[in-house]
Formats: sequence, structure tokens, C-alpha cells
Amino acid sequence: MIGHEDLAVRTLGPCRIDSPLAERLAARETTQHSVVEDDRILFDDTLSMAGVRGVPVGQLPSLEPGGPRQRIYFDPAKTRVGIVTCGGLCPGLNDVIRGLVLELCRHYGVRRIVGFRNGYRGFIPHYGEDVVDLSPEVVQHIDDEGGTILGTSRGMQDPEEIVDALERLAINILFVIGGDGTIRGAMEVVRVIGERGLKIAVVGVPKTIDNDIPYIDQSFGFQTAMSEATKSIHAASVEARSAPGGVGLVKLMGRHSGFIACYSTLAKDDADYVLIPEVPFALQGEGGFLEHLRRRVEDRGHAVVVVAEGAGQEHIEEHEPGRDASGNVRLGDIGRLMRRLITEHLDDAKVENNVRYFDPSYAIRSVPANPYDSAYCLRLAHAAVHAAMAGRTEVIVARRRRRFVHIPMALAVSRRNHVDPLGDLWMSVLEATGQPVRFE
Ligand SMILES: Nc1ncnc2c1ncn2[C@@H]1O[C@H](COP(=O)(O)OP(=O)(O)OP(=O)(O)O)[C@@H](O)[C@H]1O
Ligand SMILES: O=P(O)(O)OC[C@H]1O[C@](O)(CO)[C@@H](O)[C@@H]1O
Ligand SMILES: [Mg+2]
Repeated sequence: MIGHEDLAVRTLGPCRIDSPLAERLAARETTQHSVVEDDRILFDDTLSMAGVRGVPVGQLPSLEPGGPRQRIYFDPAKTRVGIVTCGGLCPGLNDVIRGLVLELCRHYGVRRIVGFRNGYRGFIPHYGEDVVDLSPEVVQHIDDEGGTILGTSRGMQDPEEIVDALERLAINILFVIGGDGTIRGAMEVVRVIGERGLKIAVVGVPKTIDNDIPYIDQSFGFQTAMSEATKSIHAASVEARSAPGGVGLVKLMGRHSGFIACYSTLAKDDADYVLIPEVPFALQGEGGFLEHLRRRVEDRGHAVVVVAEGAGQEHIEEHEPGRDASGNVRLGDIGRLMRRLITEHLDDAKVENNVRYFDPSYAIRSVPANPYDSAYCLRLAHAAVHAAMAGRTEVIVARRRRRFVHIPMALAVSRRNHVDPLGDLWMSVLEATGQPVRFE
């Protein structure tokens, strides 16, 4: 069970400098819309969860609120900031970079901001990457484009060398924008910073189109990515309904978590089956997926199947599970296997079929953020700047149940966020598709 120690946020030291934002904060009080800096946000949100703890209200585990502080740790005029983006692309990366730069420059008066190129390798001299000076002019309109102006990469880098680079450039604050791997990398950087007795804040903005970072409502860019995915599902549905025995099969990203598959299915009434990593399924046999699909194609003439890339990995026999440069398991291609098995199964049953396969893959994550995600990215960037200027370190900023909070990095990587097969989301998917609770 999560306790106080798991939620404790590290600071570099006392905040002794008046924040340039202090005047605006004077009238603030905790309301439905904001939480003042010395208040706390409850971790549990049901009576039963809080009740199980058996402690008075004041001792319930709680999170530090995000947002601006009256007093800050860093002197803006003497503060130098670094920004890096790592891991796979996600809509909104440029929005976050832009938000960080604008907040630092315009509201705190920080003048020296550099971007490290191509993920953590941008710190390592051997790669010969330049650093990029970032200013409001440089980041103007970068949010119109997908991707990241800084570039990104996978692959392990030596944290000692990363901190060498931070020291060489006299960086006081490092913002890391990335997923679980990036946060793990940042924790290594924090460890080395500590060993060297340096006062450098490391603050993360969590990024994952898979929405697999725990304790946060939804990651930025997820809404954009899942909206893009709905286009492919709709196209699959049009194809399926326009041909005898039409089967539209769509493979969507989602290594270990099927959120994109679930939400993009719920957005439109197009899909008949959703297969995700969290819910194992039998393929063969009377209660298996293929027989169910055959019956549906015979009864209704068409079907649409959405499969998350991490689903049904146990069915892929020939696959040698290697790892990518960052150590992430390389998955077998469930989409192509399903296409072959569906075609063979319908052929064997002498059911006329036209299987159309869609793999939108990178297309859903390389687009610019939609307006909702852009606004969300900007608010996350603001929260990250407030946290860092107040000397918070080894934290990510996140929105949890509508509140912006500081989550210790260790907690953010302690587990993965999954679709709960017994939870409300999966229940909605079952209701929307009408598929059986289990294929077994
Ligand atoms: N276990 C780890 N320990 C230290 N550093 C790591 C670890 N895993 C990854 N990293 C560093 O973080 C970077 C990004 O990691 P990774 O490629 O796994 O992407 P990610 O941040 O998890 O994003 P996503 O999975 O959403 O694409 C890597 O290039 C590597 O430098
Ligand atoms: O091919 P790449 O760039 O390594 O990224 C693919 C992976 O990145 C993600 O988009 C995020 O981790 C996964 O859904 C996907 O498996
Ligand atoms: Mg990852």
C-alpha cells in the first residue's frame, strides 16, 4: 500500500528568494480549482480506501500540490536550464518545450536555456551533438509541428557523462520529457548529482502515448493519438462493410497497455472486437476468437477487429524476443499473424472473406497535438517550471484527478498503468463492442 514515504518530494534546500509571481499568489486559497502550496492532496479517493488505513484524516497519505510558490530556490537571473526529450515520439512534445521556455523566460526571467539534441545521447561528447539555445523566438510556432525540435533517441547512456555535461554547461535545472525509461535514466542522473554534492534540480514531464505511466489521469498526447487511431478504425469499418465477408483489422500501438485500442474504439461505433495485452484470449476452439469471428461474419457479413500491438504475444511462435537499444522487449507482430489466421480460418470454413489490414503505427504519434492536448501540455510545462524553480527534484509533474501534483520519480516507475480487466473502461469496451467477456 502506498504510504507517506512513497509520496515524499525531495527539495534541494529552503526557498529564500521571492518569486516574481508572488504578488499574483497573495489572494489564493484552496478551492475546487486550486490548492495552495502548504495544503496537500489526498492520495485515496474513496471512503473504503481511506477507511482501510485506519488513521485520522491528517495522517492519510497525500501528494504535494503542483503550482507556483511564493518563494523559490533558484535565483532566476543566475539560473541556467537544460531540456531534453527521449524515447518514442508523442504529440505535444514541442508544446511542452515551448511551454517550458515561455514560462521560464516570460514569468521567471530566466535567460539561459539550452536544448540537448537527440535524447540522452545529446550529453555525450562522443556523439558530437550540438546544444541548441532556446528562446521565445526559437520556440514560436513549434507547436504547429509534430515530433520534437530537439530530436529524440533510445539507447543507454552513462549518467556520469551526462552529469559531466551538466557541470560543463553550469546547468542548474534539467527538464526531462519522456516515458518510464527516461524517468529511470533521470533517477540515475539524480544519483550522480547527489554523489557529487551538486545542486541541480531534475524535473520530469511524463510522456507516453501508451498512457502506461501510473498515478496520472492521462498522459499528454494520448487524446491526439487515440483520435488519429479512430480514423483508421473508421476506414477499416468502411472497407469491411463494402465487401462480401469484409473484415477490417487494425493494429494499434500499445506495448503493454491497451488504452489507445480501448479509447479509440469507444470514440466511434465501428469496432466489433478489441484485443489488448491485459486480457489474454484463446484463438482456436469453439469459444476462441476465430470461431466467434466466423459466426459474426456469417451472420452479419462483416466485422472490425482492433488489436493492440502487445496483445496475444503468447500466440506468436516463431518470434525471437530481442530488445531495442533501451532494453524494451521487441514484440512479435500480432497484426500480421491475425491477418493470416483470420484469412485461413474463414477459408477453411468456406466463408467468403476479404480481410483488409491497417497498421497506422507511427502515423498516430507523429502528428501535432490537438488543441486539448496543447493546452494540457502548456499547463504541465507551467507546473514543471514552478516545481523546478522551487528546488523540487527527482519528481515528475502530473495531473491526477484534475489536480496538478508532484509525483516522486521512484513512484512513477514503480509499476505500469494497465487497463484493468475488471475496471470500468474495459466494461465500457465490452458494452460497446458486444464481444464476450473472454475468448476461452
Ligand atoms: N532502465 C534504465 N535505466 C537508466 N536509463 C534508462 C533506462 N531505460 C531507459 N533509459 C534511458 O532513457 C531513454 C529513453 O528510454 P526508452 O527508450 O525506454 O523510452 P521511454 O522514455 O520509456 O519512452 P517510451 O517508452 O514512451 O517511448 C533511453 O535512451 C535511455 O538513455
Ligand atoms: O519503434 P519505436 O520508435 O522504438 O517505438 C515503438 C514503441 O513506442 C511506443 O509508441 C511508446 O513506447 C510504443 O507504443 C511502441 O511500441
Ligand atoms: Mg517506455
